[in-house]
Amino acid sequence: MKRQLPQNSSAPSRQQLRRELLAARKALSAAERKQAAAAIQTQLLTLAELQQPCSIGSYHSVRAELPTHTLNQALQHGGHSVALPVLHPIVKHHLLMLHIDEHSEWRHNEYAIPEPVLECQRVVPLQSLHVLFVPLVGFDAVGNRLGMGGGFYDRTLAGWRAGRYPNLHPIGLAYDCQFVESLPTEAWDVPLPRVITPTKIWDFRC
Ligand SMILES: Nc1nc2c(c(=O)[nH]1)N(C=O)[C@@H](CNc1ccc(C(=O)N[C@@H](CCC(=O)O)C(=O)O)cc1)CN2
Ligand SMILES: Nc1ncnc2c1ncn2[C@@H]1O[C@H](COP(=O)(O)OP(=O)(O)OP(=O)(O)O)[C@@H](O)[C@H]1O
Repeated sequence: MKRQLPQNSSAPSRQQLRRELLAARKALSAAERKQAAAAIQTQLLTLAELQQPCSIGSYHSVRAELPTHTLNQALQHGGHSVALPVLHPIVKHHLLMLHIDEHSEWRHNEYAIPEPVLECQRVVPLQSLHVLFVPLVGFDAVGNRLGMGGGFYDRTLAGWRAGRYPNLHPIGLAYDCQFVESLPTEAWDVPLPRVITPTKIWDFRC
């Protein structure tokens, strides 16, 4: 039987890239992470979409991810409504976005990520969100994204790509060291329209 070789067998696999990029972000010091988060927050607050109170889907950063705690608090204090992802209890590998405030109760999900306890009345449909901050492990020169490998955000962004959430603006948040020139892609990958790093707003729409 004829064996199918990958098209470019010398190119690193997604798994290999994921490992390298996770190691790169893990190598950053606590001070560098804090500085990166502050620089991103400054850039975010200049975006046209955030000049009036809106509904923002963020994430609760863990481990070496770009920290979002200060950002999420600043957004809430600035009058924005913030929602965070909760793993869907029935539809595997899907996310629900839950509105959070000072009354929110918390639990750890199966990946040890704190998430608000699921209360149906706090679910924010993606149709009602204006901005979605997307965590990522890597991104490339045309906006392709590499995540943690669960396909959670790919599934979330599939509806956006299909035009079901016309008011939603996805924005990847990343350290500069998460950029690679080109990522191998799969059919389900949805390129991001924008990625913000400490030094640059990458706009892939034009
Ligand atoms: N902060 C945050 N929340 C998020 C995500 C994320 O990337 N970051 N997700 C984005 O999809 C969803 C959770 N998805 C995840 C998918 C896989 C793993 C995972 O495989 N973790 C490995 C450890 C990987 C490592 O750090 O080396 C594990 O549990 O063994 C974690 C989260 C929803 N919430
Ligand atoms: N829209 C989709 N519908 C069905 N399956 C999907 C979809 N998107 C991704 N998947 C599945 O999810 C799995 C993980 O995908 P991938 O490795 O691209 O995740 P990722 O982008 O790194 O993770 P995440 O989106 O959670 O950040 C793949 O095996 C793929 O089959």
